[in-house]
Amino acid sequence: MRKLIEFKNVSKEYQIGEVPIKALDGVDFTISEGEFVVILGASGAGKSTILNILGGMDAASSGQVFVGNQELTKLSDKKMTQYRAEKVGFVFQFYNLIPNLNALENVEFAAEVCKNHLDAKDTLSKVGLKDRLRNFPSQLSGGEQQRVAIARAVAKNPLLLLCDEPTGALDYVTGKAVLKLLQDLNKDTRKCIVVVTHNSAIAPMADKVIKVKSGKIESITTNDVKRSVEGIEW
Ligand SMILES: Nc1ncnc2c1ncn2[C@@H]1O[C@H](COP(=O)(O)OP(=O)(O)OP(=O)(O)O)[C@@H](O)[C@H]1O
Repeated sequence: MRKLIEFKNVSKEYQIGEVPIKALDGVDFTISEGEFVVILGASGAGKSTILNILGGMDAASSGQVFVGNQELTKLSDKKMTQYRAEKVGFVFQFYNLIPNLNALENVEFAAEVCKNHLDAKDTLSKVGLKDRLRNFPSQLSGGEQQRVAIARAVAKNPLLLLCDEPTGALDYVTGKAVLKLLQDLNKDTRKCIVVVTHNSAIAPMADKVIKVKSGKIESITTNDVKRSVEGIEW
């Protein structure tokens, strides 16, 4: 498989008053096209910082980040905006839907700025919401809202899908269903999906597991045989 993402000796420092905080310290990893990757680590380990740099929402203090044929660490502000808008789909813990737009409008609104976007209705059907297109977020359960958020990210037809604790606000069964949806999307579309979580039990569902500890890579492992989410309990 071809390499899609590379972090080369990436560090990130935040300066809060006098004391610098080293969120990432010399991080190296690669991710291939089509891979389902889980980034694991305790609270404060640096997981979200990795995801934010990968998504172009934050910049590395040093090191190099490559995605596809672009070096993110060299992009102008304008190109970075374009990268964020077109190449990356984001899914967050709290769905962040626009409350006064219905499910279909939420997906259309995000997708329309992207050149090669997918049909919003079709994408909502794929996530199991074809009968809820006209519902507003307040009329949907947490799991359904997260499905809309996933459809919104997928309909952009991005190069990669980044998910930060996507099941963090959901109960066990609903969270599992959302993970199954992400696993199925990865299988069907062969899009690269990166999931950040502190739940180490879901590691067997990934192609690659990147463990982060105190801003450094603790280990990188690959699963030759991935487990289906239905077969994992925690
Ligand atoms: N914008 C910021 N300003 C200052 N410090 C920050 C900022 N963002 C992150 N940090 C610090 O960097 C370190 C890594 O944070 P990060 O959010 O990446 O961890 P995490 O592994 O995602 O944690 P969690 O699971 O709790 O979300 C932490 O010490 C955090 O306080």
